[in-house]
Parts: sequence; structure tokens; C-alpha cells
Amino acid sequence: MRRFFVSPNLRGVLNNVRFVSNSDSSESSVTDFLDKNEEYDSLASRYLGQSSYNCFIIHPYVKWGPDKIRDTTPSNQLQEAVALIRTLSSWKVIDTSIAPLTSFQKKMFFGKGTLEKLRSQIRGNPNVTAAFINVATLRNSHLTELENEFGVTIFDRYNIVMQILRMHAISTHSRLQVSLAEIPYLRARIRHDNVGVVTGEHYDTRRIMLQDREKQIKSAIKKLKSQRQLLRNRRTTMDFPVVSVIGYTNSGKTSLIKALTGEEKMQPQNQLFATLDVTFHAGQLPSKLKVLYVDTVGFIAEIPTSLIECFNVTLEDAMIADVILHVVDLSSPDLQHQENHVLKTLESLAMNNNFESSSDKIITVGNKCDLVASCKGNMIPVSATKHLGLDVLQQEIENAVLKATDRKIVVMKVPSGGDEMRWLYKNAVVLDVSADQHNSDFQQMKIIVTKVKLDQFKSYFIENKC
Ligand SMILES: Nc1nc2c(ncn2[C@@H]2O[C@H](COP(=O)(O)OP(=O)(O)OP(=O)(O)O)[C@@H](O)[C@H]2O)c(=O)[nH]1
Ligand SMILES: [Mg+2]
Repeated sequence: MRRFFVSPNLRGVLNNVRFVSNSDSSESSVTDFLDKNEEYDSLASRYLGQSSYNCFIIHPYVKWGPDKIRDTTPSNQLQEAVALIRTLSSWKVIDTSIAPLTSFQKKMFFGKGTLEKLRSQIRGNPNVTAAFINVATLRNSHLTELENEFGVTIFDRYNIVMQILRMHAISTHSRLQVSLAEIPYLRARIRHDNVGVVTGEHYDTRRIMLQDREKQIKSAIKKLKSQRQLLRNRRTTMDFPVVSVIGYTNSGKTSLIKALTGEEKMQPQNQLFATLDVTFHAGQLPSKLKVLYVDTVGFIAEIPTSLIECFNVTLEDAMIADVILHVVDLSSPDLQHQENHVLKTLESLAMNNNFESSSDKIITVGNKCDLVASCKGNMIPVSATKHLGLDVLQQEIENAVLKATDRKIVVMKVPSGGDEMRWLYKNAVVLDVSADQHNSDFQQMKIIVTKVKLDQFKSYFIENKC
């Protein structure tokens, strides 16, 4: 299993281990090109709207058949759509509607009656300037159809999520990833606009510009990856167990790490995709063992794979952790759907990257227990903000970390002030030292030690003496 290495200056490092920094000048030069492309900017501001809209939200749902989603309800999904739009600070939700469909594969997106009803609702309200159709991606033909019918700008989830990510991406790494995710979207949109245009010249220039930009972004991400690897390698000598914290967006991952580490600088927010960087934070378990908690980007259902893929890189660090905390929001009416989505995505990520399955190292944490009367299922109830249940959780994390990293808590009798003591201070975590009651020349040391180090100790100090 891979380990993260951190600097020998333990205290400094443990204050706040953050491998991704917003102000790293060596990184920011890598992204200079992102801001120097007028043609791209005009395309992005047109399709990834930076304006404000008064939005009518439509949640289309399939009543039966293979497209029907079974572990949630249309009204829960509509609620998530509303939360997505509310995350865009300058947008307003004007009205919402749940619209039945027979299938997403039909030539016309809505049936005649539903379309008629929606058209009169939207066209009848002069305040409405946009409609958000709550599906992963709309086909170009459906986009054209709905624009013509409703007479307002049409958005799908891909677009809305992109806009949120754009708004929250500050660090070099997240800006690059978001920029990469924009390309397939824009490519589809310029193709859409090209329909019916006699000369394809303009389309070709734009297509080539997007292709060049994609190449530049990919090579910048590659460069950055090797810089980050170098940074990690430089922080040699001490290795810490790694506990990654994953979960659906807004479930409380950042809040939980803040509660477990006491790191005041962390800023949880009531927004979807508030965290877009993988960051590392030092914490201490009940036995004093130091661990690194990894904060990660949240998951969300119903987005296209090209968008998910851009964030897979950030999840790589999370996947190879010793223990994974899966945070679920107990107060969400859509708890089951969100939990299933995260587990399914993890499974496919593991499969596609040839990682070993992560299921046996997952601890499920039911967060926001202060908002519910009871907690069902096999999970540890906590409240990150009210600091409830954290002791039990930390003990569970410790047991899992010891098991996953082959560490043991051992009590040893060693000569006072001898080489053995010095060796153990250097190579193990010393939990307690007390004078041996039967022989004052010896000390009892309670330590946490890896199996490898314990075997070394035995070979240096026990077997060699025989
Ligand atoms: N009542 C209550 N609110 C909580 C609790 N934990 C987190 N929250 C709130 O939930 C919201 C989201 O918290 P975050 O910690 O930012 O969630 P996250 O999972 O990191 O979200 P993303 O980074 O956007 O995916 C914030 O408004 C928190 O204050 C809790 O235990 N109880
Ligand atoms: Mg967060």
C-alpha cells in the first residue's frame, strides 16, 4: 500500500498538511494560458453563462421501464435541483414542476400534454429567463426543441454543475480540472449551434481552438502531477496512516475533519461542491497515533461521465487511503440514493484503476444526527457541528487504522535509558512509560508499532542476544 510522506519537522507539518495550495507560484505559472484566450472566454461566457437568471426548474421523471430511478423519488430529486440552482448565487428559482415522461429516448422530449402545460407556465410568466431541465445531459435536438417551445435559455445538469465548479475552483489544480471538464460540453454546444449553418468555417476554427486548449490543459495537469509527486517525495522520513473522508456533496465531510482535527481554518459551507481540492489535515487518535485526514470533492448523481472523470484524479489519493470514512447526511430525505450512488461510483473507480476493492476499509458515518430522531443502518451516528459521537468514531477509526496498517499496541519491558528505549522512541509511537514494579532497572513501555518495526526490534535486541 502506498504511503504519503511528510517532513521530519513534525510539528510544522502537523499544523496543516496541505499539498494543494492556492498560492503556489510554481503551480500558477502552469495555468497562465487559461486566462489568455479571448476566443475561449467569449465561448465560455456564452455557454457556461456568467449572467444571472430567473429560473424555472423542471424535473422530468420516467414513470416505469428501465430509465426509472428506483431508490429515490421525483420530489427528492427536485429538491436537489433546487439546491443546485441556489448554489449559483446570482440565480433565482421562480417556479418548479415535476414532469412525467415515458422514456428519455423519444424524439420529442416531453409528451404533447406535458409540453403544452409547461409552455404555458413558462411563457405565461414574463419573469422567467431560463429553464433548468434536471437531467444529466440534453441531446442537441432536445435542446433546440425546448428552446423553441419555451422561448428561454435551456440548461441541463452538466451545465449547472460546470457553473458551480467554475465558481468554486480557485487552486491551480482544480481550475485545470474544471477547464478540462468544460471542453466536451462546449464541443457539443458548438456542434449544436452549427446545425443548419451553411458554412462550417467558424465551427472548424472553434473546434480546433478547443482541441488545442484540451491538449494544453492535459499537459499542464501532467506537469503539475509530477511537481506534486516531487513535493511529496521531498517530505520523506515519517509515514502516517491516511484516512480519507468521502461522501455525497454537502454531507459534512469538511465539517467532520474540522471537528476531528480542531483545525479552525477549515470552512464548511452550505453549498454544493464547496470543496474542490484534495487537502490533507493532521489529527490524533485516542491512543495518540497521528493520522492524516484527506478532504475530498463531493459526489453527485446524474452527471455525465466526462465530468466525473475529471475528478477521478483527485479521488485517487482518497482511494489508496488505509481507511475510508464514508460520510452520509442523515437529515437528507435522499439518504439511500446518495449512499448507493457513492458506493457504486467507488466500485467502478476501483475497477477502472485496478485498485483493490475498498469496501472492507469503509466506515460509514451518519452525520447531522442532531437533525434526526434516530439513526438506522450499520453506521456510526455523529454530529460534526454539535460534536456528538466523535469519541466512538475516533475509537472505530483507530481500530480500523491499526488493523489496516498492521500496527499493534504492545507493552514491553526494557532497560531504563538503554538502546532499546531510544530505538522505540524513534521507531514507534510511545503511549505510556512507567517504572517496572518488580525491577527498578527496567521500564514498562506501551507503544504502537508496525509489524515490520516489531520484527526489526526483535532481531536487533532479542534474537541477536541469544
Ligand atoms: N446540523 C448540522 N449541520 C451540519 C453538520 N455537519 C455539517 N453541517 C452543515 O452542512 C453543510 C455542509 O457542510 P460541509 O462540511 O461543507 O459539507 P461537505 O460534505 O464538505 O460539502 P462539499 O465540500 O460541498 O461536498 C454546512 O452548512 C455545515 O454547517 C451537522 O452535524 N449538523
Ligand atoms: Mg467540503
